[in-house]
Amino acid sequence: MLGLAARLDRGRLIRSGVLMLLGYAATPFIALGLRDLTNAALSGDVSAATIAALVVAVLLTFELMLGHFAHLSYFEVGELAEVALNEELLRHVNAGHGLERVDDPEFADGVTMVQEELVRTRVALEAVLQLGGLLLQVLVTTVVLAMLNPWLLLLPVAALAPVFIGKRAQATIDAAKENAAETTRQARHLLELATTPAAIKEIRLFHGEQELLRRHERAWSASTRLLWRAHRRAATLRSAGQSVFALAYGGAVVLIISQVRDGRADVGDVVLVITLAVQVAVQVASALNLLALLQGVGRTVARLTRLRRSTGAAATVGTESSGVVPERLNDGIVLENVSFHYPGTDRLVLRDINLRLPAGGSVAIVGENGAGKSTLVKLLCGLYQPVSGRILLDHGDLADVPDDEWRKRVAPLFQDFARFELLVRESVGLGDVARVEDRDAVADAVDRAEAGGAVAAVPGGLDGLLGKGYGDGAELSGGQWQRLGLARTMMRDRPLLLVLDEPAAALDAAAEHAIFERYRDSAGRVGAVNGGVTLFVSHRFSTVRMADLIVVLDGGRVAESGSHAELMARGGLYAELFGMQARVST
Ligand SMILES: Nc1ncnc2c1ncn2[C@@H]1O[C@H](COP(=O)(O)OP(=O)(O)OP(=O)(O)O)[C@@H](O)[C@H]1O
Repeated sequence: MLGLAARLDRGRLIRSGVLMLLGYAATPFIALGLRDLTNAALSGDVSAATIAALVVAVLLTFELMLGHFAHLSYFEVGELAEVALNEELLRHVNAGHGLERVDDPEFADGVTMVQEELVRTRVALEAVLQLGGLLLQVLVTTVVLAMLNPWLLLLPVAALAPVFIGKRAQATIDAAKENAAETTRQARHLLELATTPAAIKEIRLFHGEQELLRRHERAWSASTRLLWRAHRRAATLRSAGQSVFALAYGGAVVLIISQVRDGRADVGDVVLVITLAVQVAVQVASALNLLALLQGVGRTVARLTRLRRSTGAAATVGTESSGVVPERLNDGIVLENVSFHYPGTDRLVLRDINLRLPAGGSVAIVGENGAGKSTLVKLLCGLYQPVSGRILLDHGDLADVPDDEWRKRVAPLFQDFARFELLVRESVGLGDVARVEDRDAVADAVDRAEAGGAVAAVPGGLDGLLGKGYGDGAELSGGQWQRLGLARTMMRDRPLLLVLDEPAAALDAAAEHAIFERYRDSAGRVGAVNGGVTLFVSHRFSTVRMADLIVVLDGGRVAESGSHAELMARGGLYAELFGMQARVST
């Protein structure tokens, strides 16, 4: 934490560290000041007593105020550190070849936990500085006590007892709460049942009130019995812990008074021990609490380190890519014996797929839920690598091509498209980040996606804000969001693969038909220029039949493929599904 803070803003870190240490160091010196004040007062030295009183006053002011000034600086550094760590997390999530890492449950858990815990970064930096201050306090206090009498060094040790025994007491209560959780929930449930209008009807009819009350009482007294016992035990433990320190405290005072009697110490030293002994108990307890907090942060840092390592490993994958994406497709995209399973499972979702998606053509993928359609699309987009087999662009292997180069040539609209709550023009323009500020390009994409209606629904049009996530933006319907997603896809002007994965899930049949036709026209134009393939997944056969090639997936395998006429003539799965839908819709 300190290293990160120093890299981000060394000046602020030093300032806050110095202020914090001065504030904390003041505390033991207050005790020394009080000793001098007492001695001066007893000897009747008014001027020495006045000076000592002034010093105590200044030190008290330091103790009270410097922490607040330190806060001004470390708060800002803490915020910078939080931003830096969040950015780092974003880099880890987006590093690597495809989506394999994001799908890895261990990686996903690590990211979620780090994300949740990073909000404590600010508190962690404060805790590190406070711990430094406390250690300084304990050090000064220990030295002063040792100079008075080495036996007094037992005081900080005795101060550990209330903390550890207090923790044991808290664990007793927590365990009891856990044991009583079921009966407590049961009692709450019965009470809720007895007061819910819907249930009261039946309870009255069955005369169940007395039985409910009896059960509630039984459950309630069972859990309170457990909790009371635990609280009593905890109170006894806590008092025992405090007694250990109280004994040590009493012993220290007796010791120092006996030294005064022997003339080896003065009355001021008694005041000093009384004050320091109380301080040391607070210091030890606070330091242990901070250590526990920092242990939690330590776990976050360990998780972040694991993410860093796996990012390092992921960054080396695919760096050897030497192929180039062809400017245009002449033959098409060919899948050779492609099989795939998701990371973390070994269930094959795609098996031995052999397909040729012809350059400039439109291809529809159909199949029942879970057949593997979206997975095939993700593989073609380069978001995952086949576990065996190859995907060829004309004759070059997709695996040899740098990820970014291929992704630039893919224009996708996924089933679970993103709802970017940004300005409308930004949400669309993200389809081609280089042209995100190009208003004409955005307007043109909106036009080609027929998303004018969705844009008009947003106050401010292209400059209007979408969503209520952080501002008072416009709420759009599912279909309108999808139109904007389609417009985003249209921002890509030279795609080699156009993908519409169930584009019409949120649209009606007529709208889907219109979208597909428009898409096919625009794809046809693109296809004629650079041989791009249009791929779409749909459950609506009225749209599917328009495609040049229809691929029917069944349980991760290609069951059949061909044109609508060919597949109908074959009388296989496609003809069966087509007939079924036709019957349902008539
Ligand atoms: N990220 C993932 N991790 C593990 N398994 C997954 C993942 N995504 C999908 N699957 C599994 O892969 C199989 C194929 O899913 P896919 O989404 O490709 O089917 P689909 O044909 O597109 O279905 P639908 O018509 O419902 O969209 C399913 O059994 C699904 O549970």
